[in-house]
This record gives sequence, C-alpha cells and structure tokens, in this order.
Amino acid sequence: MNNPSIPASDRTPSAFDHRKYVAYDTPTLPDRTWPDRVITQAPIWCSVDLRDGNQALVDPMTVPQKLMMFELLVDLGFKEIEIGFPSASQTEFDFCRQLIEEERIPADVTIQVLVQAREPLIARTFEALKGVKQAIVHVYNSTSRVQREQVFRQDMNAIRQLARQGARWVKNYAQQYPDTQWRFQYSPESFTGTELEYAISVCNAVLDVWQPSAEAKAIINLPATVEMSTPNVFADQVERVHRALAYRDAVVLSVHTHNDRGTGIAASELAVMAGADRVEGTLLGNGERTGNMDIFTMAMNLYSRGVDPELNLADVERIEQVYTTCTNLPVHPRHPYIGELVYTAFSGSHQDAIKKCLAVRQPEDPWEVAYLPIDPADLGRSYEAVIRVNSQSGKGGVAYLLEQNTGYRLPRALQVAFAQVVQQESERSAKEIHAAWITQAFHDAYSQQAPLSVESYRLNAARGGKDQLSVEVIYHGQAQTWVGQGQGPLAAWVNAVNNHCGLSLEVDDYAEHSLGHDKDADAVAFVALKGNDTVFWGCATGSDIVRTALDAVVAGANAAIKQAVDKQDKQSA
Ligand SMILES: CC(=O)SCCNC(=O)CCNC(=O)[C@H](O)C(C)(C)COP(=O)(O)OP(=O)(O)OC[C@H]1O[C@@H](n2cnc3c(N)ncnc32)[C@H](O)[C@@H]1OP(=O)(O)O
Ligand SMILES: CC(C)C(=O)C(=O)O
Repeated sequence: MNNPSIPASDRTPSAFDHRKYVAYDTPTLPDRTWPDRVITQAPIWCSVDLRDGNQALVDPMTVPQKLMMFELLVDLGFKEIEIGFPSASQTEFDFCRQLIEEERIPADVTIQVLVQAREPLIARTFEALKGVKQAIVHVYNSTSRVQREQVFRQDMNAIRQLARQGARWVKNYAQQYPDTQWRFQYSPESFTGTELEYAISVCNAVLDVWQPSAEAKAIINLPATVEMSTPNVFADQVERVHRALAYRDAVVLSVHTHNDRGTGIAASELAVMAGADRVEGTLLGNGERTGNMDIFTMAMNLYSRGVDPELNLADVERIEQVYTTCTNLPVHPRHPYIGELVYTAFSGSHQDAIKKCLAVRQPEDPWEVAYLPIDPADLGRSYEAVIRVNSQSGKGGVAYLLEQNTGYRLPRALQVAFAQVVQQESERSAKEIHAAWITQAFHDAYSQQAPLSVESYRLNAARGGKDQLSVEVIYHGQAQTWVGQGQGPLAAWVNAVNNHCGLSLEVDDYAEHSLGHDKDADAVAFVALKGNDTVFWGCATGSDIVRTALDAVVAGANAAIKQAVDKQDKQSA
C-alpha cells in the first residue's frame, strides 16, 4: 500500500526514507490493569526450539540433533515441547514417530505439533502422532490484513471460516484416535497485524467448535509473528483478548513473541502481566529472523527477582553445547546470563564496587552485589570470569585477581603501587592482562630474594630491652652472619640490613595475614621500607611468621639495592 503522506514526486524507493512506513495502531484500553501487576509465578513454558527454532535454521536439525535437543529440554524441566511440523517433511514425521515408538516422552511431558488448517496435512499429523499418550495439536492460519488481502485473497469472513474448518478437522481426526488424551491449540498467525476485535472473533469461532471445558482446556496462542510495536501495545492487545475471550476459564491463554524490534522478551513479560498463562519461546532466542522470544533469559529474569522459574537452567555449559551443536549458531558473548562476558567487569569503578560488595557479603544475605544481577556461581561461572583486567581497570580489579590467585590481601598502598605496574603493561601491550601474568609480575616486583637472602636466624628476645637477631645470609653469593639490634625483630633486622648494604631504610608499613583457616596455614607478610623518599615494598610467605617478616624485609631491601645499582649504572653510562 502506498503511503499517502509521501507525494508521488518525492518517492524514491531505494532511498533511506522513514516516510515509507506507517505508525502502528494502538488499541485504546484506558482501563488497562497490566501496568500495576507483577509476575509472581512462572508461566507455563512451551519450548518451540524443535519447530519455530528449527524452521529458521540454514540446515534444519537432523533426527539425532532433534533428539539431543529434546533430551535437553526434558532435563531442563519443560513440560510442553513443540517437537515439529510432522507433515512438513519425512525427517519431521520420523522424529515424531521415533519419540513415540521408543517411548522417549516422559509421562509428565506433553509433545505439541504444528499444522496448517489444511485437511491432508492434518490427517498426516494425526498419523505421525498415532499411539502417543497425550499431545497438543496446534493449528494455525494467518488472520492479518496483509495476508488476507495479498496472500489468501479472502475476506474476513472466509478467513474466519478457514480457522473454524481447521478446528473442525482437528477435532474430527482426534476422535479417530480415542486412546490419546488430546489437547487443541489455535494461533491466529500474524496476530499483531490483525485488527484486534476481528482476531478475538476468530479465536471465539474456533473455541465454539472445540467447546473447551475446565477439564479439557483449549489453548489460544497469540503470536507476535512479526513484532510490530512497543511491548506495551502488545500487552494492551493481550489484556483485551484476556477479557473478551469466550470460555475464558476453559482456555489457556498463550503468547508467542518474536524479536523483530529487539523487545520480544519484554513483550512476553508484559503479556504475562496482562493475563497470559503460557509463554512459547526458544532457548537463547533462536528462531525466525531476529528470533523467537528467549525463554532462557525470561526465566532467568524471574529467577533474578526471586521467582522460581520452574526450569533448572544451572548447567549453562550443556545448554550452550547442545544449542551450538543443534543450531550451528554461536552464543553471543553478551547474551544475557550465559554470554562469556556478561559477568565480566573490565572497568575500574565496576571492579572496585564488585570487590567491596563481595567482601562484605555474608552467605545468607540476599544477593545485592553492584553490577551483578545474579550470582555468577549459580550458573557455574567462576569469579575469574567476573573481574578481568585491561587498561580500563583500576587497583581494585588487579588486587582482586591477585587475591583470587594467591590469597594475598594487599594493603591499600601496595594495591596503588602494584596497579601502576599492571597499568604500564596493559597500556604497552594494549591487551587484557591475565591473572597468571599479574601473579608473576607481583612476585617479580615484590618477592625478590637476591642478591640478599636469609638462610636461618636466631632471635634473642629481650624482655623490656632490645631484641638481638643473628642471621645467616647469602649476600652476593657469599655466606655471612649478620647481627642486628632493635625494638622487635623487624627493627633489629632492618638495622642489620642497613649496616651491611649501605642503605638507610625505615619500616613505613607492615601487614600480615594468614593464608588459610587452619592453625598450620602459611602467612603472608607485606612490608613497606622507606629510604630516600622512595617506598620499597616487600612480600613473603611462610609458616614461621618471624622468618616470613625477615624475608619480606629482604625483598624490600633487594628492590632498594636494585634501584641503587640501576642509578649507578645510569650515572656511569
Ligand atoms: C509463523 C510460522 O512460523 S507458521 C509455520 C511455518 N512453518 C513452515 O512453513 C515450515 C513447514 N512448512 C512446510 O514444510 C510446507 O510449507 C508445507 C509442507 C506445510 C506445505 O507445503 P506446500 O503445500 O507445498 O506449500 P506452501 O507452504 O507454499 O503452501 C502455501 C499454501 O498453503 C496455504 N496456507 C498457508 N498457510 C496456511 C494455513 N495456516 N492454513 C491453511 N492454508 C494455508 C497458502 O494459502 C497456500 O495456498 P495455495 O497453494 O492455494 O496458494
Ligand atoms: C504458528 C505461529 C504460532 C508462529 O510460529 C508464529 O506466528 O510465529
């Protein structure tokens, strides 16, 4: 249809011109109630991975791939699974037969199949379902204005008759297989492009044929076959149907949204607020064009707000593996909840906030961690994936990674100093800096035990007086005995080091902590030695805390010695 708002002389079909498009109709539902509702319970989920997901693939799934996906869906807890379109191809037919003949359908799972409102296809569909204990037969026809006028070339009445006829065929064929517990589903396909009151009249016509009851409910499924509006408009449409549908108590109201505008999940969520009982979709949103609504994400959205999603999605590795094997599609690294990068913070302020929230969090607390909508561990994600370091990162992230790798909790001033080392490398390489590099760089910078190292020590701790320390050292390859005195072993040792190395270091800061919870756990010591307006940090670990402190001083002193040598080399060059 030509858009009358564009003068004919102005129409340039190949140009990027928004005037080619018309605004969508907005139903008037001034007394809408859905905006005040919250979702407190998971809807009935129906996976359509094996049908709508499958029909959108470059290479539709083979029978083994379909089986693999079916088993995953069952294990995740889906109770309704649309397994295909059995009249579409031999593969589809055979898959349906295999599930039934090999008794692969658990007693609490109902398979669903799709068919057009065409008798031969409906006959073939019932053949495919022969012997099944229970099944949903899902019949559809397009009701939109565009399809009525341009595809079917039939008026509203004829299209309603087609729907009614399809419903009759389904009902009649079902009577030929009385051993199966049948349920029927109807979709006014392209519902979002259908005049709302007309769509309701078609659904009611179908229900009049099926005469559903509270014991034998029918399913009316409202597809956003093409997502054409903002989700609030879809919610209004659903609430209007919810109110106007005949046999409402005997109907499960279902929605089936697509993602053409990128809001397929929001549309389903608002639809549930508007009265939908059931949601069709696919894992990770595979499906026609931009995909079906993503059940994994919608379920995790519920989970993240404390609502039981009634699906167990914890094994994301398996979900990803089956998804990629069956669809040949990758999982986007930013895919909600499952993508490789979705729990990762590179930026300094995010890392700092995450680290602080995690540090104060008690296991029994509700999850309230900045920047992390859920606990990544719930989906098997390790904390290594949470904080990653590049040139956008700060001291918090670097310290966090080091702590994860070594258990060290750096004093704040050492965090600041070490972050500069890492920042230099990340800027030089223009790459991510991994935890292994950070750990090595930390030890290189702060744990050097050459040219000076401690072999053994003897401490004569004097009550009220000065401690006397005698230390067997290796200094520039020579074994020597150094003696020092001071207020405590640390001061005694710094005095000895200063005397023998020609330094004038003072202890500026000292911290230690245990590296484990049991009494035999090693400790780590950090010491800041100040000399000539420079702070030299040293770090060491060990089971004997005095020895560990001496080693930490040695590391700081070695850094000071190295700086002095470098200075001399520069001057003589
Ligand atoms: C929105 C959705 O996802 S709907 C599901 C879509 N999925 C698929 O189409 C995948 C499986 N489909 C197929 O394999 C094939 O389309 C088949 C086997 C079902 C049918 O194949 P064919 O009969 O060869 O042809 P085709 O699909 O082109 O049929 C179109 C004909 O069916 C009619 N038709 C299409 N949909 C329906 C329907 N739901 N109810 C009744 N008639 C319909 C069309 O008007 C057209 O009629 P015409 O032949 O008189 O012009
Ligand atoms: C058959 C229907 C439900 C469909 O897949 C759609 O409209 O997208």
